[in-house]
Formats: sequence, C-alpha cells, structure tokens
Amino acid sequence: MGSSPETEHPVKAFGYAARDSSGVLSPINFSRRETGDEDVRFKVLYCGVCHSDLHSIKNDWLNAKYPMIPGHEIVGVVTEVGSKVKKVKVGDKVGVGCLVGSCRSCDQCGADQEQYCSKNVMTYNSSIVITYGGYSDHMVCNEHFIISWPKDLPLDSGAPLLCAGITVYSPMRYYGLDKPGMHVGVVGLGGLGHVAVLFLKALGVKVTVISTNLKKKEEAMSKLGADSFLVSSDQPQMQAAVSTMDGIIDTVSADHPLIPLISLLKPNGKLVLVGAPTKPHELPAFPLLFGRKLVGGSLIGGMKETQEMIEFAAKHKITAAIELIPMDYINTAMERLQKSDVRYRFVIDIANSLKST
Ligand SMILES: NC(=O)c1ccc[n+]([C@@H]2O[C@H](COP(=O)([O-])OP(=O)(O)OC[C@H]3O[C@@H](n4cnc5c(N)ncnc54)[C@H](O)[C@@H]3O)[C@@H](O)[C@H]2O)c1
Ligand SMILES: [Zn+2]
Repeated sequence: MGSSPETEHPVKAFGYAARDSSGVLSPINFSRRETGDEDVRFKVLYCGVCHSDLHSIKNDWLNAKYPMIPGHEIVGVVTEVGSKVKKVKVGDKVGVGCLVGSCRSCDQCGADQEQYCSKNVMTYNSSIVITYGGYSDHMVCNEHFIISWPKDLPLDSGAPLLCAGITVYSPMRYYGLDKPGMHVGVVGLGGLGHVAVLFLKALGVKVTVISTNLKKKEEAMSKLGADSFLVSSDQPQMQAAVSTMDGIIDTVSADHPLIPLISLLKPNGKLVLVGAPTKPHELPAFPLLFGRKLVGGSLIGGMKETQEMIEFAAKHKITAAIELIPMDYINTAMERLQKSDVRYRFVIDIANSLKST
C-alpha cells in the first residue's frame, strides 16, 4: 500500500507559518500524524518566542524550509496517549522543547545527550523529516521527548525554560560554573540571559551582567538579583573587572567582539558561547594562551537534563519574566524582538487566541 502525506499525517492541525525569508507569519492549515503506540498528543496552551525562531523564519542560518511553523518552548495538556506510553496520562501538563527525535542508539543518545545525536530531529525545520513547531493548536511527539510538568510551576512563564532555561543551565553544569561563591558573567540580557542570572543566583554564584544598555542595570540588580552590572562600552569599568570571572555565558544574538570578554576571565576561566550570531567570531590565540583560557559552546540539553532543570526551576521558583501575547500579535512581537524591545520573553497564549479559520 503506497503512503501519501494524507495517510501518514491524517490529523488536521492549524497554526501560524512563515512562507519565505520575509519571516512574516500567517495562518496555515496543515496535518499531523496519528498517535502512535509511544506517542503523546497534546493541546498547546502556551509557546515561548525564542530568538532562534526569529533567526529561523528569516533564514539567518541558511537552512530554512518553508512553510515553517516555529515554536520550541511548548507547554500543553495531554489529550491522547499511545498504548505503550508510561510517562504521562490524559489531562497531564507537559512540555516539549527543541527536540522531538533522535536515533536512541548512538553514544550521544546513550549518554543522555540527544542534542548531540547526528540524527536528532528538531521540533521544527528539521533537516531529517518534516516537523512543525508549537505556534499551532496541538502537537504529537514520542514520549521520550516529553517533559513532565512540575505541579507548582506556572505554565506560561515556565514555558521559556524549555529552550532558554536548558540552554543556559546545561553549560553551567557541564563547564562547572555552578559552584557557590564562583563569579560568572552573563552577556546579553535577553530571554536566555535573564534566566541565566536566575539559575546562577539559585546556585549561589555571584553574577555580573555585561550589557550594552545601561538602562537594564536597575532591573538586572533589583528584579533579577544580579550582583553587579558592566556596560561593555565603558572602558574604565571593563578595565576594573579584568581577570575577575571564573566563567562567562555569552547569549548575544548578533556580531560582537570576544576579546574584551576573554580579558574579564581569571586564569583557567571559561567563555561559553550559546548565542548563535551568523558572522564568525574573531578569536586570537594570545589572550587564550596567557591564562589557559577556554572558549566553548553548548546546545540546549538532553531530555534527562531538561527534566532535571525544570524540577530545579520549580524547586527554586525560577520562571521567565514574560509578556503574554495573542497569536495575531506575533509579527509585531518579532519586530520588537529584533530591536531587543521585550522584558524578557514573549509567550503566546495559544489556547486562548489561536482560532482556526
Ligand atoms: N545554544 C543554544 O542551544 C541556543 C538556544 C536558544 C537560543 N540560542 C541563541 O541565543 C541567542 C539569544 O537568544 P535569546 O532568545 O535570548 O535572544 P534575545 O533577543 O532575547 O536576547 C539577545 C540579547 O543580546 C543582546 N544583543 C543583541 N545584539 C547585541 C550586540 N551586538 N552586542 C551586545 N548585545 C547584543 C540583546 O540586547 C539581547 O539582550 C540567539 O542567537 C539564539 O538563536 C541558542
Ligand atoms: Zn530557542
């Protein structure tokens, strides 16, 4: 029996898609697969708006497939489970982040690092199969990639943790920047950056925000609890902070110089890049040699660590600072995100505002 997109994906769905690199999002009817034995089907309640969604719809990374339905900070309520599903039941609250599949048999998958599996399937714009993300009415996904939502964690302001949260939490753990009393810098106070401050503070780490924008100082210190604030263009301030940091988490989404950041590190300090600008960084050897410094990267986190992160967040009452928006505000939200005009994450109120046409 031949298969067609209709037989493989017979369940009608509705969402918002970008059709080309203008990135403009508009309503779309599409379809999803039936609930398989190991699948969890859920109604989407909330979906965060990550800067990666913006990079993707605009084809900044030159890998866009259209129509593209973005969204990988997805929280919902389970409506159907396959016969073999053990993790959740109908009515449970669940989350899905950036991953919906991986080979499940390679070394990386065996080490709970599905994010580094060469055959992993991203939640949308996957290069392996067609996937559509959370700017949509419902999702279906293998239970391995489902996060069980902690009872006391808010659904709307918790949603951004599924990408922004795990993306900063994982490198803190892996690079050992999680020890009480350490001093860690956070560059770029946006969606990722502001939750980085919250996680580091919960771990007992001293945090300095490094930003281009002095206007964010008051909020960074009083609302997010940062210990100090450096304006990256202020030379005397930057000079006074040279060799003071054990690590830096760099969340900046656009081109920026790394050398001033490397100079802020103590010997053996680590600069971790999580932001994904398109232009290559300039990275001279000398500032690394003198001080045995390290520049590394990190991509989201595996499923086990994402579950651990979300439980850590619930325990420490960590949520994102959000602006809740209706679906039809998304194009304005994307324009504002491009201008860094959001404190600090847009979250779409999908269930109350996405109406099928
Ligand atoms: N590594 C990963 O797994 C991963 C996961 C999610 C997002 N990302 C990437 O991280 C980056 C940040 O994502 P976000 O959602 O936090 O974005 P955001 O827009 O909310 O925050 C980015 C911050 O960078 C600042 N910034 C922008 N241009 C700057 C410049 N030239 N110099 C200094 N600061 C500048 C902005 O003011 C803003 O505070 C994006 O590139 C995104 O694609 C990576
Ligand atoms: Zn993201």
